[in-house]
Amino acid sequence: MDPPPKSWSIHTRAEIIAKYQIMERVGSGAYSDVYRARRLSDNLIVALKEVHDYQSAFREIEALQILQNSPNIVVLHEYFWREDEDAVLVLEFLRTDLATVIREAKKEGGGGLSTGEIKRWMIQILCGVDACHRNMILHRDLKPSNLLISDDGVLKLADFGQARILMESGIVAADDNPQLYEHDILNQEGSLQPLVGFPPTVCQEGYGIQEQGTVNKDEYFRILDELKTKSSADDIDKETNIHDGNTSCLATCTTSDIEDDPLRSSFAYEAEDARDIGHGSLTSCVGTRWFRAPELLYGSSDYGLEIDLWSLGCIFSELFTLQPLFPGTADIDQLSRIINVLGNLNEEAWPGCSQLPDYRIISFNKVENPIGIEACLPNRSPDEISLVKKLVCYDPVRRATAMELLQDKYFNELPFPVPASELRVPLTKNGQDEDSSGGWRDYNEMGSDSDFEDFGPVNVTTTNTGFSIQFP
Ligand SMILES: Nc1ncnc2c1ncn2[C@@H]1O[C@H](COP(=O)(O)OP(=O)(O)OP(=O)(O)O)[C@@H](O)[C@H]1O
Repeated sequence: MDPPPKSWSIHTRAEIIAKYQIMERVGSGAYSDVYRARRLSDNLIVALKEVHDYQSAFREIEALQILQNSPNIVVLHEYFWREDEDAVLVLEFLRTDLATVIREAKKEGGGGLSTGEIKRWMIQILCGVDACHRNMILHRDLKPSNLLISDDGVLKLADFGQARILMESGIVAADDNPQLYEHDILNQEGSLQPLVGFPPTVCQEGYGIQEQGTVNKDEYFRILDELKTKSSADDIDKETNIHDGNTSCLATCTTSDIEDDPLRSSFAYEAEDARDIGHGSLTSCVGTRWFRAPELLYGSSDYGLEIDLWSLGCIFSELFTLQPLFPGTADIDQLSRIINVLGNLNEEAWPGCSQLPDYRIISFNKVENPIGIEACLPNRSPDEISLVKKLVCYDPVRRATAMELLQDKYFNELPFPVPASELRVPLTKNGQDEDSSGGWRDYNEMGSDSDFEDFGPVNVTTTNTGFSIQFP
């Protein structure tokens, strides 16, 4: 079923302007425009998010309804959604975000972030992610600009437009049944109705650790625990092997890979989602590249909550260094950067990786001297490095869960996390997030049609099976 046509303007929606005074537009994303507004009944300042994409709106509303009582998740006050119009979500207004905090800290005289501050930001992020994962919700687009912050220092996960819910009774792909959804919300504008009524279904999507069938939350975490125990039993800490960097690598791709996948952008997942439905798999084209887990970059459609944990590791590293950990300019560059740090991706590093859809399509020259996470975190303590390594590791089952990390001794040691009220919160958002400003400019890949444009000169050689690309 086609999504309803877009509304012309939020300003002409009688049901909205009857309750809200719309002030200025405060942001826009790939699928939305966000306005600051005042609720007429009590003068509360809110954010009105007009979502131009049907699936995205559906996902965000559904996830936020489930997560409503979580202190580190943005509050959804109500929503408006009628046939033939864009959904409008009424959210609590949060003035700034973690990307702005990092940017301000990086400025000359910004003073960086103290360890106590970093710990408090991390704890709040972990609480938000833990709430999602306990409810079997994958966020799928965790990044600093999606972590909004209130004036009193409370951090909240936002932008659930790419979220997926792995339900206890099996995974229900909400977008499988838009008709039912329409039925549920018609004439219910302005009220938070639970989106109930989905029939129990068999599992339609993979969890990353099981191909099909019904699995409940406890079972999911039990299996994950077993896998973790197993992998730590024969654990050799390969990441302690630190040498000087060898930053050159060779990627070999088939011709079809280049034609089909020149750009796996965060803005192109919709078509794949449609294709996925009914095939029991998730799309690999989610998230923003710099925070995208290697299983996604290798085309996995059978992944789990662990993709959020990888993103978390990238965010934590950025809190420590105020620089993105893997600022890839294209998907292959993204993988290349990861491999140059973590080392070669093989069965030893990640049992099962050779089964990833694109594993044999994208190959890299052997990296003799991986840089190692330590080198990316200069002047940080062993505990801090260890924390990032627990998340930024190839094998998804080895990644620590949010709950495990919340219990990490790091947070109970000096210097203690500062209270949220003592965090330094920028009182303005620059109006530019990482998609459009300064050192983050490369983040926005929409200008490029090719995975290779951003590299400058690359050496492409045709072979019998495709071609090889030598990256400088
Ligand atoms: N609750 C809110 N309070 C204040 N500003 C908000 C709020 N929600 C979103 N914004 C701002 O609006 C902009 C777009 O929001 P959001 O990222 O949720 O939209 P999107 O279309 O899903 O974006 P993306 O392209 O990142 O997927 C962002 O700059 C964000 O900071």
